[in-house]
Amino acid sequence: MTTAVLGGGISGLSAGYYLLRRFGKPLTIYEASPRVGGWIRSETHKDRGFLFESGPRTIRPVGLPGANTMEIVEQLNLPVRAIPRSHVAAKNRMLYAKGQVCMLPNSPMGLFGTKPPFSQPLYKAFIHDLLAKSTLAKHGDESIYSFAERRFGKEIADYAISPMICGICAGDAREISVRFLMDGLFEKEQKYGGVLKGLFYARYKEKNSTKPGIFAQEQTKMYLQSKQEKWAMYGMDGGLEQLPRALRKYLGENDVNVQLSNPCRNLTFSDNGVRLSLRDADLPVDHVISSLPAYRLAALVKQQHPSLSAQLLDIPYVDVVVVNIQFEGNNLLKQNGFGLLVPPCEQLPVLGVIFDSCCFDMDGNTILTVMMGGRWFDQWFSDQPSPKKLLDTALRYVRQILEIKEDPKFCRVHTHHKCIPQYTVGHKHRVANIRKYIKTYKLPLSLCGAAFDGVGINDVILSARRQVEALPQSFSHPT
Ligand SMILES: Cc1cc2nc3c(=O)[nH]c(=O)nc-3n(C[C@H](O)[C@H](O)[C@H](O)COP(=O)(O)OP(=O)(O)OC[C@H]3O[C@@H](n4cnc5c(N)ncnc54)[C@H](O)[C@@H]3O)c2cc1C
Ligand SMILES: C=Cc1c2[nH]c(c1C)Cc1[nH]c(c(CCC(=O)O)c1C)Cc1[nH]c(c(C)c1CCC(=O)O)Cc1[nH]c(c(C)c1C=C)C2
Repeated sequence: MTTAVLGGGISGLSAGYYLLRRFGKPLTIYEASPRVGGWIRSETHKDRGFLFESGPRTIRPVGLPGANTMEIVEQLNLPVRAIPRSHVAAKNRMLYAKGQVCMLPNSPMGLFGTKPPFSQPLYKAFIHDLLAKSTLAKHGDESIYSFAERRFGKEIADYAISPMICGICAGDAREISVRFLMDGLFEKEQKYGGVLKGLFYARYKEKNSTKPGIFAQEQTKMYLQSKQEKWAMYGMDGGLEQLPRALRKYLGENDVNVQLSNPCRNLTFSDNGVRLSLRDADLPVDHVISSLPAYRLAALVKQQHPSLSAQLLDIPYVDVVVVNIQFEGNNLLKQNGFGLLVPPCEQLPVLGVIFDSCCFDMDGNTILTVMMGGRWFDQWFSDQPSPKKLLDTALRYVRQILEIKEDPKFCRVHTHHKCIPQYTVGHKHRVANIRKYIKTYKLPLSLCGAAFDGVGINDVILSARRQVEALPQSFSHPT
């Protein structure tokens, strides 16, 4: 059986890794751009001791998805930089709201005081949950904003949940499905009539059951170390791009063909498999694993399967402006931490600022990353502003919010078009329907990547693994 993987981002490379591990060769990965990694991109300035990340910078070592990623990271022997839970970057997260920088509570004691932007102690949100009636959600889904408002009150929805959604998918909590982030809490509320009640019952049940833990094979040395040393997150020496680069090298060394600058332009399915229209040739293969953004795959299947294409196009994406800034001088920030988020109700173009040099040592530089736009990109940037104008906007807010007076030494501006899919209300159902269509028409196509089963690096790697594991064993037999 011949297999092709579409896309050389982290999910496509991971699909290649798992296919190689399970079935061996032959296997080719087709990537449209001249590099691997997709949104993972690190720009190193070794001479000046700093690093700019234009995409992700940290991975969370938690749960099965976290352990699964660590298995690959360990096998590739990558130099990890751990941030323990006691580190200032793990403890301190801030909001910019009501004209001031507000520290979010980072311990249970923090629930009892009244700290801005909240007008009452946070424990009252739990009382709200205990007293609020439960409403059965229509079609088993609702927006995360409406869920949070129902259970914990408007202030929590505006100042805790909405900025958190911005800090993960640059999206609007009023549109994002509760199942994107709070699937478990939502299920518990629907079953037991409240989040706290649900958590209480679930804990009781857990104590009395023998739940299977993490798969033995994911209990790598690195996973155990992360538990022992209480890691909150980790990055990599040389930036997160080391991960896709090392994966590509590993795949190449094991005769997996990674073809760069070779986009797939069309897919034609037949009883014998699928034909890929590539740069210089049309190629028949038995099976395709696509890790492409949904709207890109939609274009490839449109001719033959317009209805599948339309369903894929129903997964919306947002644009994010990422501005990396270097200031000379170690500590220009008044407060250290991971960074700050700006709640959407503040109506500013800035979504948040990451304090990179608080997370990782940057050799005497203060490094910040400003993220702008997201779901509100068109509202602020519909006139397609120049990089200089975007930089000026980012710097204006850095000065206003963080009171940094120095001029930056070096900056980089990226406008990432359609970089993050939005899991809007009904997403789970949409994805199930897309997979059902593929099954009904017996298309030799598997889907992984950020469009479907989670947007974090851990999620997309695990989604690649699950798609490979779902293939029948007969796959390995030569035809
Ligand atoms: C600004 C930003 C910050 C983020 N921060 C974090 C973070 O801190 N932690 C975290 O866990 N996650 C983070 N993420 C999310 C995470 O980086 C992404 O979800 C993940 O990298 C997506 O990987 P992917 O392989 O699914 O998709 P992509 O990276 O989009 O890869 C898809 C690949 O397919 C290629 N392609 C497109 N069309 C074709 C075609 N026709 N033929 C062949 N190839 C094609 C593209 O060139 C691309 O390389 C962040 C994302 C962004 C944008
Ligand atoms: C403002 C825009 C964004 C910031 N980060 C991202 C965007 C779009 C992308 C992103 N950040 C995280 C994830 C998920 C990782 C996962 O393991 O699932 C993604 C896709 C991690 C994350 N970052 C923040 C939060 C609350 C989370 C969720 C997980 C966690 O609690 O660690 C906070 C945060 N993100 C950004 C800023 C400025 C910020 C500030 C505190 C930027």
